[in-house]
Amino acid sequence: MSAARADPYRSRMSTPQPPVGPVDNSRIPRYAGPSTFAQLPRADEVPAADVAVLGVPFDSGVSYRPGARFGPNHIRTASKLLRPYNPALDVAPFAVQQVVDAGDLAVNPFDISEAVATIEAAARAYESTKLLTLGGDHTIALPLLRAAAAAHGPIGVVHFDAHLDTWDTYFGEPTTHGTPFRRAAEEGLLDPERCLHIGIRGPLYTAEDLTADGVLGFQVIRADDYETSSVADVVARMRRRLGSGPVYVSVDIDILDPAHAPGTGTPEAGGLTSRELLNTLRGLVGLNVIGADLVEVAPAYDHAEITGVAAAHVAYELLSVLARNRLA
Ligand SMILES: N=C(N)NCCCC(=O)O
Ligand SMILES: [Zn+2]
Ligand SMILES: [Zn+2]
Repeated sequence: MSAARADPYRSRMSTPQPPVGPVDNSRIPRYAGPSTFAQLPRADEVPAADVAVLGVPFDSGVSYRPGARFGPNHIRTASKLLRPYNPALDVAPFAVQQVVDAGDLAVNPFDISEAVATIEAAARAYESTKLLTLGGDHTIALPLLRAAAAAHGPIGVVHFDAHLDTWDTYFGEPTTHGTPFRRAAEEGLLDPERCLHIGIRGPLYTAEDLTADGVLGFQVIRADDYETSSVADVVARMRRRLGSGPVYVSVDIDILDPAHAPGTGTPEAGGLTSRELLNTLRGLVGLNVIGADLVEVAPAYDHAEITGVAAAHVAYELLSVLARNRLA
């Protein structure tokens, strides 16, 4: 358990108890269990949490297909087949830390500024509990980065995405799913020496999109770099860029090729396989990961839960990284 701190989710127990894990699927069918992420307990069912999985069903910041507001519950449903032990990282992510499903935030779909303020306030309330936030569109990264920087100072960020998301405005609107990392950089939330995009590909608006992005402090590992470099090389570069300071991880599911994640709002051909992404995420072990989000799952465009299953596994790897870091 984390050291007790003055937040509403901190431990009220004097004697640490073992974490409450997922439902035992050798006794209760997984399709009959609760619809929480990985069949974990709800936040109100345990006295304290080390990690909270929080849904943010907001998609009013999208530039193309809507529907990511239904992402959190789609990921929860697709997470029912996850099992307790992760052999790739040799860790049982729900046994070494208390993970809970904190439900969904109620955010205003008609007012982006109000929604963003609601998300930031909610995220700030989690002090010693780490957040894995399920979107929702990528707009939600901005308030989450604001809360993270308020707690840690300027943070490193590794941003897994087909898109830069450092564009300036859409229809004059500065807070959208294509702009969170520009706003975050402008506000000084990010350490410009420790920012990295992974998975970038596809058409841009102009060549200057990339130069402006570099000026903000981002380096780029392109999707095509997985063709010429091994995952191990990508991981080594990622670890060099992120160093030892606090790291926020933002995963847009459209980093995956549409074959691996059709259920998303702005799909781009030529993306990563889910295996490449999961193996890259495992390379975060040992970095000072302070929080993460997983965004842009839009179930209306999904088929056979392909995107939902990929997203559930991404979330599982992120939780496994946090668990491994706790053991170190
Ligand atoms: N963050 C995501 N998924 N997409 C941003 C695309 C913005 C655009 O339409 O140019
Ligand atoms: Zn994207
Ligand atoms: Zn994005």
